[in-house]
Amino acid sequence: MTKPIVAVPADIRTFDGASWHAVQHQYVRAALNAAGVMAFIIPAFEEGYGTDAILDRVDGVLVSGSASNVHPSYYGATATDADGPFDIARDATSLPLIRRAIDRAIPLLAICRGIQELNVALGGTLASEIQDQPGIWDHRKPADVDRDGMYAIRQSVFVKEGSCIAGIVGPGEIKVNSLHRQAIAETAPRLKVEAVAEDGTIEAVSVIDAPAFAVGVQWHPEYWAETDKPSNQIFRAFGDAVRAYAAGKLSNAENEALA
Ligand SMILES: N[C@@H](CCC(=O)NCCCC(=O)O)C(=O)O
Repeated sequence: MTKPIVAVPADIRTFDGASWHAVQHQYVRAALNAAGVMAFIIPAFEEGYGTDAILDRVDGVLVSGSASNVHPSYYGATATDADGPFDIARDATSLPLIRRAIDRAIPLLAICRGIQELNVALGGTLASEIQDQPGIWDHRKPADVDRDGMYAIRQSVFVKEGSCIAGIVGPGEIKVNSLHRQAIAETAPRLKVEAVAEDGTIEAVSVIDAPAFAVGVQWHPEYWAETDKPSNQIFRAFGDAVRAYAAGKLSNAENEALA
């Protein structure tokens, strides 16, 4: 059976002096091996482009993490050095894609930078260098370790009873990884907080009254999606939602053909 396709907005990165449209392999691998869907990497353009043209051709949207941050102008703030580095091409492509996917009931999973984009796309704000705030832990990736060490499962988050995430991984405490300097400050009106860290940092949200799967997590379920149970459950749930959307699209097309 042809695997459904999910759009993954790219970063603009520089390697060997050239600009690349890039997504880390861990997201593509998790999409295929845990969600059972095929990732299509979406190039990033500063002027944005073709949001509906992209969404007409996919069955889901997976918004990845990145070392870059959403530009503060998107949430009414003035950029400072603490808010960078930026990737305005990614912002311009990803933010409208998130909004339209929700409007069109296309399943959406937003990870790390992705949950921050989801919050900003729906009208929320972000805080930078959260570890400098009183009582907030250091959520940044561990230094001087290999990538498995950077993405090590090391932090408790508490999933709220009755939440969308609780329906996937169960309510209560789960262990996750943590690699971020920013976090949700003001939660967007359409978002429900679904999980928090012990220091109160928002770790998961869902879109209130979303017509389809629309979840954001601050941690990185993609990295251990094949071996860590909560990570795998999140990607399998996303994959199931994408398959349901694809099946519905096919059924509608068949009905239209018979009409
Ligand atoms: N830049 C934001 C989002 C953090 C994020 O997506 N981290 C992924 C780590 C990617 C890497 O460094 O390899 C923030 O810092 O909050």
